[in-house]
Amino acid sequence: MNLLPVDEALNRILGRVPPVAADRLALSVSAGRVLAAPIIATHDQPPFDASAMDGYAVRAGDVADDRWLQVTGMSQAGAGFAGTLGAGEAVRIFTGAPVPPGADTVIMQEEAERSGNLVRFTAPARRGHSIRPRGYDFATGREILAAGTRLGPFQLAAAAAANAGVVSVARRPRLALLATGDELVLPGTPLGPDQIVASNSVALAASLAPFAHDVRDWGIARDSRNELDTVLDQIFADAPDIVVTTGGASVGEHDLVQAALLDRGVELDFWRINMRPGKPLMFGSLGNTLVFGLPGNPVSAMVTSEVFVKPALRHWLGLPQMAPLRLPLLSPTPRNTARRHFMRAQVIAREGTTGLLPITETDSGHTSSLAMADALIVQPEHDPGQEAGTVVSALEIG
Ligand SMILES: Nc1nc2c(c(=O)[nH]1)N[C@H]1C(S)=C(S)[C@@H](COP(=O)(O)OP(=O)(O)OC[C@H]3O[C@@H](n4cnc5c(N)ncnc54)[C@H](O)[C@@H]3O)O[C@H]1N2
Ligand code: MOO
Repeated sequence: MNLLPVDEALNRILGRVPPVAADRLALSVSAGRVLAAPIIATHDQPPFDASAMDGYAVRAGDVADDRWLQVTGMSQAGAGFAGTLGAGEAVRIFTGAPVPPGADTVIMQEEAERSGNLVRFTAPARRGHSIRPRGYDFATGREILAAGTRLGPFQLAAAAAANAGVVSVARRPRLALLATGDELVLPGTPLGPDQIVASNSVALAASLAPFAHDVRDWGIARDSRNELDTVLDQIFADAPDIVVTTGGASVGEHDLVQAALLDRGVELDFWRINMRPGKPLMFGSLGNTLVFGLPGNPVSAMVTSEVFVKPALRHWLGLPQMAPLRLPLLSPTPRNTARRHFMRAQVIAREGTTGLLPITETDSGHTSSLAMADALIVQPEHDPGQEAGTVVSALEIG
């Protein structure tokens, strides 16, 4: 049987992903989005030399041996001192306020003794102390956030500080999910004879939603060409960017998904990968819509989603791919077959060492072991098995 190597499959998929398209969006509604263009500073931050403390702005050279300085004014955040600080003078200053011209140091008020309009200091002045110089955080022209950065809370703060009211972010794809199988019922349904609870779509929706504009769940299609044809026509009429089906990907008489997709005009790029779990994955496209046919087994569906669909979505958004973990095994791995094995594992931090604890369960229908996993050890084709302590690669999942 002709099984495509994992890396080649991934390259082919990424090659089909369109270039990043940009949306202009108010910063206030951009949380979680990925920048399509860098954010470049258009001003210095802070825009002026600013005090880092509540205290007094002085000339360091004036502060000596209990010498009293004349307090000549005040500088507050939003309302700086209008004049220039002269010799023997001090300006009362507050955190964030502009340091007046002529001053070179701020001394905090805990180190000051005030008497009417005079002030003296109990600690020596350290020139430049407690001043954030203009442009200390970033200077005009500096790239603060690169294209491909996801706007989490800290990145939003930096973008806001750079005065970016509107940002250019990657357009997110619209996703459609379809589960297939006569045996499937929705979670929460009392089980009849021979029935199985559908778990793939709820898991895929949660895992892929952060990368998508929306994820539309088209429910469950029975294993009948009529029903599959009807729902696939409806899905394609809705023109999603990406369709993800689960089930019916294998070779049985009831595995009708591929035929139904081909009849709709889907061009099949490949079918069947040299991996476990997940061998029967198919991938193709219909016009601009990418189509992933994931295997029905729940672990196979999630593993192929992590290995192929998520990287495709990252590429779509211009997000860099996740670097694999490189960690020591906490217990040995057994010999592998000719297929690349994505082995469930737990990342465990113990006494200064972080390592990967392989989960021995390999059944591709075994959801409870997948629920324990936070990584997939990437075991190479024909790997003879490795001792505890060997550093191996793993993908973070979830
Ligand atoms: N003769 C062969 N049989 C099979 C092969 C093969 O090469 N030759 N490959 C096996 C492998 S590997 C996999 S993986 C499965 C994939 O089969 P399908 O994609 O056709 O999946 P189904 O047959 O529809 O379902 C398999 C299994 O998963 C359950 N399932 C399906 N959908 C869901 C869902 N949405 N939520 C939860 N569980 C689901 C389904 O009830 C079955 O138990 O084929 C092997 N067979
Ligand atoms: O590839 Mo199947 O997913 O091994 O059970």
